[in-house]
Amino acid sequence: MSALSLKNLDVSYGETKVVHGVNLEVAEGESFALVGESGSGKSTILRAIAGLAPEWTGEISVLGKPRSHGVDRSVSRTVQMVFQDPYGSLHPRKTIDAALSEPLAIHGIGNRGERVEAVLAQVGLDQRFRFRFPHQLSGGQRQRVAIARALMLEPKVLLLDEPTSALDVSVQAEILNLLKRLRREQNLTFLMVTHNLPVVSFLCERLAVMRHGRIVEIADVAQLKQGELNEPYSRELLAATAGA
Ligand SMILES: Nc1ncnc2c1ncn2[C@@H]1O[C@H](COP(=O)(O)OP(=O)(O)OP(=O)(O)O)[C@@H](O)[C@H]1O
Repeated sequence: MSALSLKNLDVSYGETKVVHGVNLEVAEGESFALVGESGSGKSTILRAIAGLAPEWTGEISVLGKPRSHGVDRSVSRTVQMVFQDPYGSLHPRKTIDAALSEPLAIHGIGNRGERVEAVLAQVGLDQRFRFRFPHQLSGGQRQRVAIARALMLEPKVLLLDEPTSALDVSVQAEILNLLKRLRREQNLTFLMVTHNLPVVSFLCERLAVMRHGRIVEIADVAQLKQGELNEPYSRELLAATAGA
């Protein structure tokens, strides 16, 4: 069974269709990247899966179960999203404890204190951060909190939208190592948007190259590493990144 299955997915914002006929299967435990130029619809795919872009047609299935449009609680238990900017995704006036407890409260889950402590430990944050506010943390620590928040409901799938691109280069590696470890320890499936091809090589097994809302090529990371992408546009992207 696929962790994520997209069939003939179209996504629109109002009158404008920005994702066209996307078909994608991500296996359980796989880490899969979406790459491609800015505005090609990568984040929109994650948003549609997460229920944040409700104007879609086609089929979105999570662990074999088709999702409905809008809020779908069983999907939010299994799929969580991590955003690029951890400062923007954390409420400035809520302590880390409140931010982490909230998903449990929404889903009526008890033992919140214990779960908060356990997840802080999983993401490598000292317990002393628990009652601090986001502005008292560094960018890397905030992204650890955002990842911790995504893990609170013990999801199977993480949707990662440029999870390290807002961070200093030295901190990026720490967060990438953390994601790699969490995936191994919790057998997570990743669907990740990134502009950074070395990040794809480090963290993913396969990638889809997107352009103008369509997938132009699906390849193995081995092909990427050997510079053996087939489509002219993928090769252009590879060359542009190599020169960057
Ligand atoms: N909330 C929105 N309302 C209207 N149009 C939107 C909205 N969000 C994104 N778009 C448009 O949809 C298209 C796809 O955007 P999307 O963010 O999915 O691309 P992307 O490939 O993730 O780009 P980037 O790499 O810059 O994040 C773009 O043309 C964008 O302007």
